[in-house]
Amino acid sequence: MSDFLRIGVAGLGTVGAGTVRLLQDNAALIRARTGRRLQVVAVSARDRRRDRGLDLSGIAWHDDPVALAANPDVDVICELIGGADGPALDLTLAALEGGKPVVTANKAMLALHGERLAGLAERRGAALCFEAAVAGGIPVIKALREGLAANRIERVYGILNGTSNYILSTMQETGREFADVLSEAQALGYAEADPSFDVDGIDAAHKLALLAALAYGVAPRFDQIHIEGIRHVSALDIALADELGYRIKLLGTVRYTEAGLEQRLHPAMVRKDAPIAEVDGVFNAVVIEGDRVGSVMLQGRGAGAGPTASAVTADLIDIARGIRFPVFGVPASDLLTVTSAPLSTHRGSYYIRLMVVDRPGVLADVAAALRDHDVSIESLIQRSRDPGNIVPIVLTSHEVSEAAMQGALDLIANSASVIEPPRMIRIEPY
Ligand SMILES: NC(=O)C1=CN([C@@H]2O[C@H](COP(=O)(O)OP(=O)(O)OC[C@H]3O[C@@H](n4cnc5c(N)ncnc54)[C@H](O)[C@@H]3O)[C@@H](O)[C@H]2O)C=CC1
Ligand SMILES: N[C@@H](CC=O)C(=O)O
Ligand code: NA
Repeated sequence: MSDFLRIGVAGLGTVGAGTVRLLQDNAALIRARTGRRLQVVAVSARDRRRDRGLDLSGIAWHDDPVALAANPDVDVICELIGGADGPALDLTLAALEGGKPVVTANKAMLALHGERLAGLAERRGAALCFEAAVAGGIPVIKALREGLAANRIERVYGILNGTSNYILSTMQETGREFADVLSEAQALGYAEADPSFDVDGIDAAHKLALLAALAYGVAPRFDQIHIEGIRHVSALDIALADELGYRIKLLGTVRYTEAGLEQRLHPAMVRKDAPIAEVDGVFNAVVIEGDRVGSVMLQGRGAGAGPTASAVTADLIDIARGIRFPVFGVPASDLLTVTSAPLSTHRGSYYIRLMVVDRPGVLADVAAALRDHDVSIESLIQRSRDPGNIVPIVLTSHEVSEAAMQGALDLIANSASVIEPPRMIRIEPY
């Protein structure tokens, strides 16, 4: 094995620049741990003249990132451009086709093309590593693929998007509304190029598809995930949840139920004293429940230059050490193709908020709709009694099927006294 591992970095934004900086700053300790020099020899980004505060002297520049794959001086590619298709995918395909290992932080690309890329990587004998793609600096890919590999996984759930967790935590702390907080999160450099990926749950669903693949040996299938974002979570819901003893988090969950593989990503209420409820700001957390180990919770920074570069570089270190794993923990040809269980089969408790005109009989109508669908109420809050005013009615249910709850909500929504669509948030049992 040569003394040098020569790296080509495509993309010099938050993650790319952070990775080059880490490799330069920690060169000596990485050399001591691998016995090799990890050296960036070529880069590609959109703007050659931009000052990134990096010393790029002696490093080759390619305007076309795909050219990095053909550069004979490059042993391994770091794809840090982003985007499911376009140059990121072209570069990854070209590198793997040529037998070059690829390290990527690109969950969008892997959630949509992971099965194909894993197959290609394994056929060509090239590593394809993506620790940075899920929960940034938290070593969750390694945990599932290596440390917990002996377990039957019973459930994986977690906070998988730093931007939306930052928004929800700030709304909780300050009582401000969603729209006020979004631009602040963007300015901190956590958001995706298109921030709707963060707030509409798409980014977290990309990550959930990868966790599902590792936990259950299924091909990542983004299109099989039920996705709801946080745009509809209001400061009022956060305050009411607090009163009821809950926090609202954007949670991804994957597990097998009697109806099949459940893959869902949506705002959820968790008890205030649950460890995951205390994970705030840009922090992410992933809970993995294994049949032998029990529950393992990993938490840390899910976004930002340093944490993400830490994960990218850990993958480079594996490659420098000559370690290669099946991309999704099982040979790509063995990945199962599954259709997710429909959410109508989900069973759980629910928080419902209705905005109603306060007049006699409203509550009786709501109760009748719930009774007709066998939904039993656990708690109910109706505070103001000012006839004619618009007031919230808030209730939580006992465990019930989502189909039944949805049936009741459809009836309630049709009532003339209910003046906006009912808000429903699932309550998790932890
Ligand atoms: N920012 C974060 O905290 C995290 C980001 N990621 C992922 O890392 C990847 C990179 O994200 P960021 O660094 O935040 O993005 P960024 O927008 O800061 O940087 C993207 C880089 O790619 C370059 N680029 C874009 N199109 C190009 C092209 N056609 N040719 C050459 N270079 C091109 C840009 O010039 C820029 O240097 C994405 O896949 C993202 O999802 C993953 C974990 C955390
Ligand atoms: N935009 C993402 C970045 C990391 O994956 C996030 O906010 O978590
Ligand atoms: Na990670």
